[in-house]
Amino acid sequence: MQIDSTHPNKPSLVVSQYDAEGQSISYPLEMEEISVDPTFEAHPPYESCPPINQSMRFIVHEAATFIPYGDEENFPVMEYLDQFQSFAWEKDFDPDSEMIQIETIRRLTNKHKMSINQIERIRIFPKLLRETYNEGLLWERFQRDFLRWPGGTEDDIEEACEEPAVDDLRARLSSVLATFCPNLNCLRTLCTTHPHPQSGSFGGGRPEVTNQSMRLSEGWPCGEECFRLSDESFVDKVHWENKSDLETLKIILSISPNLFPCQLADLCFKPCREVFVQRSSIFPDHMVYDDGPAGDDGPAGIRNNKTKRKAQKPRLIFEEKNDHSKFVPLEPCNHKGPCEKERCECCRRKRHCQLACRCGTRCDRQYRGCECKRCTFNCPCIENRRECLPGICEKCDARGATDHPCANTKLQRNDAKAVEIRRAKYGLGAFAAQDMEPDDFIGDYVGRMLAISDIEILDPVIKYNGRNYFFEFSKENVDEMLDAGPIGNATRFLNHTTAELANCVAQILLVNGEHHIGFYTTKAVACGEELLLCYGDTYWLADKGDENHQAIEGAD
Ligand SMILES: C[S@@+](CC[C@H](N)C(=O)[O-])C[C@H]1O[C@@H](n2cnc3c(N)ncnc32)[C@H](O)[C@@H]1O
Repeated sequence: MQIDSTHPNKPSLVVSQYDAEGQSISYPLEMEEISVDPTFEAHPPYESCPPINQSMRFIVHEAATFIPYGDEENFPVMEYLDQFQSFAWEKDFDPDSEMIQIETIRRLTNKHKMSINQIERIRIFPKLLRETYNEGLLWERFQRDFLRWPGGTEDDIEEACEEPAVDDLRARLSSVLATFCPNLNCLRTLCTTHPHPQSGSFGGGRPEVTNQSMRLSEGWPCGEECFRLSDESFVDKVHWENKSDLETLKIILSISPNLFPCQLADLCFKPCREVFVQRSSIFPDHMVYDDGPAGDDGPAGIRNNKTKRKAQKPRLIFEEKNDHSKFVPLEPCNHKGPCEKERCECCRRKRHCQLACRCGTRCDRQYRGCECKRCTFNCPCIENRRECLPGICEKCDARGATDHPCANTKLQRNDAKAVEIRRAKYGLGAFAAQDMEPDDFIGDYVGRMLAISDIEILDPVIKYNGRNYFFEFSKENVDEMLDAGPIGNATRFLNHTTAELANCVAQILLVNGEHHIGFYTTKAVACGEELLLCYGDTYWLADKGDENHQAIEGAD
């Protein structure tokens, strides 16, 4: 672009073309002036926000990952950067050295046929190759695009990670467990949100259900060949010729030793009664009796356990008033046998065990779900602010097997109404894109989970742009907050109004062992109406000079 000295107010564009010798020819480009419609309004400002379907944990304070509003003069960039010790890109990471190490692994595996474990043992690298399922050189390499290495092909790197053979079920399952998060809500690879001690291992342990108690358990036969319909005389008639069938069953049992024969039959493609006989020889009943002290009630069964427990102490779990609105993340317990005070966080914090806890079916603290046919306000799950659990709350159809699944499972099924984001009175806003009934689900408020100390660091950013996406879980838990500023979904656009005018509310619910913030309508909302939430009394205090960190209040 050049300024034409004869018309200084009229910029003109001059194009220069160069030939191979560096000679150029320049010529002006005709420019047409387009006048902007004076009614045209600029788009409301907004933060770029990659969509996510699940909240993520973030640590902000260690190093500055980027400079916000770096090219805007009014942003107090030095005040912001002073709070960090370093820049993330200054950290001790040398891509060249990583590349050399990965290339070495590739050659050792491909040319010298060494396994990853053998390479690990010779300790030639500064870092372990597989420290845990989400740490180590190989894991780190997959976090970024790999620079091409002359003489090496990128595809070979995949081989260095030892893709298990197609028919090697055990190895394939191990590698899947090392890659996929075992959390029921999470389908992401190499998840860092739910680091889990059991990741990457089978760890099914010993069975806790005897074959006899399976036989005596409640339930309908799964078909004509169900184990429930066969007797002892059938035992001698079962011979599996193909050894790999038995191996498959053993592998499945090593992951999940308490699966019922009807479920195993589906997984093994074998008749249920044959699977039962094989299971009985792999796990004879004495294995269960020998495991831990023999109580009066003998070994527990998955289903008959429910009835026994009822007779002993009905609704034990619901008698304790657990307040799940206080967000305290609880690691799944990792011990054999029922939870006991001395050894278990579930007891110490008066929480139900999570699905991922390994205390087994005998544990009293395991949540047993509800037995309602239709979940209403006196449903124990709703009372305890939980969504019903597929596979546990079966009568209400939490599993969603019919056309009318339980209404208390909307969040986990993402049964959300359509929302449109557009210009509103205060920046952007969320509008109903279809008619809505009271108690319809709008979405799961997701973002990054921040420690409160990190939130202070973001003060200059929020003061500067005037948009605050913090959500507090409860008044009691002031250590953590959710921030939908840099990552989130459409729920971050719900604007504030008074409690009387609001047509939506936020509910904190426990879903498959995790706390979620669901947004629901409180009244009928017509298509095109703005969805509005009451952020709570404290949210706007900052405007009145209060320097505390304000956030949308978690509903009780
Ligand atoms: C969670 S965001 C809501 C979405 C936001 N309007 C946007 O454009 O991204 C909260 C921010 O929206 C604005 N806001 C929401 N409701 C408001 C209201 N009733 N009055 C003034 N500003 C409001 C404020 O800037 C507030 O920090």
